Amino acid sequence: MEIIRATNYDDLCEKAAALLISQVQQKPNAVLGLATGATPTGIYQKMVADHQERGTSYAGVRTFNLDEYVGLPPEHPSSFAYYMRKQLFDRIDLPLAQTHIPSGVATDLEQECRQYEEAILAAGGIDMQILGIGMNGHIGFNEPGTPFHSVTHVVTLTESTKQANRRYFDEGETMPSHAITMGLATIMRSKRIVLLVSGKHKAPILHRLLNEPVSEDLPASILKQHSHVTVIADADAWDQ
Ligand SMILES: N[C@@H]1[C@@H](O)[C@H](O)[C@@H](COP(=O)(O)O)O[C@@H]1O
Repeated sequence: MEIIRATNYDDLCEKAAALLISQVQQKPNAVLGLATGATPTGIYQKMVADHQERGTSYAGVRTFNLDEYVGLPPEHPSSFAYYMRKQLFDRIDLPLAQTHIPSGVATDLEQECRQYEEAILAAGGIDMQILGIGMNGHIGFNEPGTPFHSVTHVVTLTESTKQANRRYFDEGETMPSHAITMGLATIMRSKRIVLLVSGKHKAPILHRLLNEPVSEDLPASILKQHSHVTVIADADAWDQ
C-alpha cells in the first residue's frame, strides 16, 4: 500500500480529486467506483469546481457506487442515490444513465446483487475505486467477519454502523436494518483503489490497519493484498 500523508482534510480532498480527475483525463470512458459518507464530500466538491473551471468532462464516464440501504428509494433524502445526485451527478456532465447504484427497493434483492456484479464485469471492471473506512474497519458495508471471497450481497447492518450513520436520518426515523454492498472480492477486482482516512476518530482504525495482520476480522486489511492501493490519510487520522 502506498501511504500519502495529507496535511488536513482539504489537502486530502485535493489529492484524491486530482487522482480521479487525472484518471478521467487519461481515459475519458473510465469506470469509477464511488463511495458515500462524510469523507468523500469535499472530493466531489473539488471535482465539481474543476469541471466548472477547467471543463473536465464526465460525458463518457461510468460509475458504480459501493452500496445502498435496503428499503430506501432513490428519492429518499437519506439514500445513497440521493446523496450522489446532490453531491456530484447533478453538478457535472455525467449522464445519469451511466451511473449505477444498487437498488434498495428491488423486489428480488438477490437478483439485484447478481445483476450489479454482472454490470460491473460488463463495463470492463472498475478502473479506480474510492473507499472510506468505518470505525470497525468496514469498507462498503462489509462488516468484520465478511468472507474475503464475497461479491455483491445483502448485509445486516451492525448496531455500531447504524449508530455511525444515524446522523443522516431524521430524528425518530427508523434506520434501515439491511443494505446491499459490493463484496470484498468485488472491491479487490478494481484496478486501482484509493482509501481515504480522515479525522481523529479514524486514528485508531488507521493504526489497526497499518499494524494488524490481514484478517476477515478487519475487512480493510484485505487491501494489503492488492497491488495498487493508495491510502490518503490526513494529519488528524495520523495523530495517535
Ligand atoms: N457504507 C459507508 C462506507 O462506505 C463509508 O466508508 C463509511 C465511513 O463513512 P464516513 O466517511 O462518513 O466516516 O460509512 C458508511 O458505512
